[in-house]
Amino acid sequence: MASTDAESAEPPGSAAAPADPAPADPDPTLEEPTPRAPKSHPAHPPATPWDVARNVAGWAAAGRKEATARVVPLGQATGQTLARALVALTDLPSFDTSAMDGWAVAGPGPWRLLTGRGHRGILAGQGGDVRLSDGEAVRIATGAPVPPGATAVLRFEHGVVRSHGELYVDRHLTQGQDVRPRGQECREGDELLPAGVVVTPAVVGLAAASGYDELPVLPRPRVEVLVLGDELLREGLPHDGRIRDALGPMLGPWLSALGAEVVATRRLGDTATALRAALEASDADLVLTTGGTAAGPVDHVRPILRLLGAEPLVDGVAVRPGHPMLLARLASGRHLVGLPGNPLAAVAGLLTLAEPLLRALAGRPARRPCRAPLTEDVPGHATSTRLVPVVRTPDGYARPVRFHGPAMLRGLAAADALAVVPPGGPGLDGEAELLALPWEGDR
Ligand SMILES: Nc1nc2c(c(=O)[nH]1)N[C@H]1C(S)=C(S)[C@@H](COP(=O)(O)OP(=O)(O)OC[C@H]3O[C@@H](n4cnc5c(N)ncnc54)[C@H](O)[C@@H]3O)O[C@H]1N2
Ligand code: MOO
Repeated sequence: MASTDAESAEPPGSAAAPADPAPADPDPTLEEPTPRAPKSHPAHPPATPWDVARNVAGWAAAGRKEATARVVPLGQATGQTLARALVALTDLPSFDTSAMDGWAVAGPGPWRLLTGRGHRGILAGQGGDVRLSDGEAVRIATGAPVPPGATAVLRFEHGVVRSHGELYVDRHLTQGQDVRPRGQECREGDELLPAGVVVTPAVVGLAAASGYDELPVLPRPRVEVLVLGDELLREGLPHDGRIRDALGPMLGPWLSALGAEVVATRRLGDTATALRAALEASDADLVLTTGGTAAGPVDHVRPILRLLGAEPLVDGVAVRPGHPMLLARLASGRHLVGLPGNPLAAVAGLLTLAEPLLRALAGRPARRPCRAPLTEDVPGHATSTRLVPVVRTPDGYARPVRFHGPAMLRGLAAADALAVVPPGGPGLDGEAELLALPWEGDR
């Protein structure tokens, strides 16, 4: 059965739509490929189970020479991976700090307010030589160093200065109140974050606060994207059977969000020679091809990989959409992920094979599994895992979206995650693992 876009416009579990738009068994990839294929062409191997394929991709880079860390200024570190643990270079706070605007006070009140020369108050950034004795107080600003001898900070709104500079409090003041003691957040030498953490804006802020000017990071894996297909247009409206290239523009930013550096996106014609030349010329850690993974007359990816002596690591995955996806180790030791041309199938390949491989190459830990109950029954495929675009609901459910056919991006563009529906369907608890999309939570 061929999949049609009309069938897949409905939510995956809807009565109006068949459970799965993917072809029924027998798997067409098990059939003889095309009349053009040589007669001796070996039978296609059985598809790898989805979870096994992800594991293989995660381990594919093991044994490669560790990337050498480099030190970059804080401003350039965002999005890269910490090569070493972030260790505090100082206590935080580095001095006893006033948490409020008010008075630093010593002992129980009332207090005698120091107002003379040198006692006009302590501002943030000022050290000073003020020292308080029992019964004395001095004005202090939020963030200023609490002077020696002070036992608490009294907020302005809780105190009143009477005649003769006597300061009274209208409530009980505890020892140490509104003082952030030195080392409250960390001590010099404490591990703030382990190696392998992605440098987010918050990490940059923490690193700056704890004394760093630069950070050691692992280089981003270099990725080259090869978009295959004579029918693809770079601009304007589709015409005369030709369509817009949806994957070239989409994969660059997506790969950046996965921690990669996209060194080039090349559009190649559907010729074996062009593909071979591009593969031979590339020095990227990962080459990502789109299209040409099936068994059509111009689907050159597998034949060229064989010709170049590449080692197939994953050759077809039991997943819908996306089952023709592949992962190979090139003779140079670098890797190639072949994404199917149908756009949602390509995304399935990106998250199944490219994402775990890129994490490993970037030195990032594996994604933390996350599960959610589905709002409706999503029938499983008999033998394949299904990846279904879903929206997260405010009450913690995952709702499958419409327009999830392999050639469609409309559902994905509205989705927060892909739900992983194992062969046979979700378990009795109706929950599914979710693969978060990079923009999850942004709408
Ligand atoms: N005999 C069989 N035919 C097909 C099978 C099969 O098992 N046996 N599998 C189908 C499935 S599933 C998929 S997915 C596709 C995979 O095909 P390819 O990877 O070879 O990709 P193409 O044939 O080049 O393209 C498929 C489809 O996607 C469109 N496309 C390609 N690139 C882009 C792009 N950059 N932007 C937008 N759309 C793109 C292309 O025009 C085709 O419509 O094979 C099935 N066939
Ligand atoms: O239907 Mo295909 O599964 O688009 O990869």
